[in-house]
Amino acid sequence: MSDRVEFARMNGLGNKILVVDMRGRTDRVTPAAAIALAADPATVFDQIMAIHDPKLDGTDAYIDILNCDGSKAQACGNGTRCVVQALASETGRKSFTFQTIAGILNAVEHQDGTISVDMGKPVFAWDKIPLSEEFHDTSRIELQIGPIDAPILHSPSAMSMGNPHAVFWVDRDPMTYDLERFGPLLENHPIFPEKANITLAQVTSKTSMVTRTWERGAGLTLACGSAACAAGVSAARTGRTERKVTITVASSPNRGTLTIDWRPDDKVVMTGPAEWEWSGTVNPTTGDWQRDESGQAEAATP
Ligand SMILES: N[C@H](CCC[C@H](N)C(=O)O)C(=O)O
Repeated sequence: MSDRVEFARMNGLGNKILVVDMRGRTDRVTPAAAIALAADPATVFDQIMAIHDPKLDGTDAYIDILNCDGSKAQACGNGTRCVVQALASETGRKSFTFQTIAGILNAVEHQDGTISVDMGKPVFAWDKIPLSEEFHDTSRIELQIGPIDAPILHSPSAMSMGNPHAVFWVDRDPMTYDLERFGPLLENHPIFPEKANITLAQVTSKTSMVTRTWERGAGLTLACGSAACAAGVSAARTGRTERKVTITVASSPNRGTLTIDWRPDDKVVMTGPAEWEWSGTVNPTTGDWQRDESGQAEAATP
């Protein structure tokens, strides 16, 4: 087994993703490799999507998702779109079925280059999100931050999209809140035994909203797809919006958008772009990496 594999640096609305090709191998991208890659400014990332050989009939690949702190994530919407784009450009195929620790995901690349991922069904039961205390109604849980009589953020909607999310409803642009300060406190709050991704959501119409997310295990990222799904579903669930919404991800470059459709069959379909930046090779055990310089090398040859 070679000590190096191919990887691509990509992004989904600015969410920094490394897609690592682990097909044909039995080893895994190690947490140590993830931490080393995240510490290097050239390869700094939010999630690694490691593509492995399929384990189940009817699936195209098994995907392992790592956060930049080396922890595992059950879902990554933006990263899944990047995997689809990478495999579509390699194979010419347009639709794929993946397995992750959270289940099976179907995805399709459209004619215009955008990609839709069926992110599965939302989960609302308090012990499945999970929360550490019983809440009969998780669409509004007791949790607040700031002065007790004038909280800055309070009563979020909690749910799982495979991974745990809390959505706080705000009435100003989410960029005007000090999420860098509140994010770590809320991510690690004892009410979330497996921590949580923390999103601020401003509903702007029955079909639109603006979000910004503090990600579990990754911090202040430019975008988070599963959080956009959680925000869209939670808004519809609480009667704030219809079931199909356009989400402006406030922190992403040029405030990019994702469409979230909570379909009648309960599946949540996220649609948005993915972008390839550059490729290289990496040692999945140590994180030692090298960028492909073939273009430049050819240009330099007389
Ligand atoms: N960026 C990802 C989410 C990563 C999830 C991760 N932060 C966790 O749940 O631990 C997305 O686009 O859905």
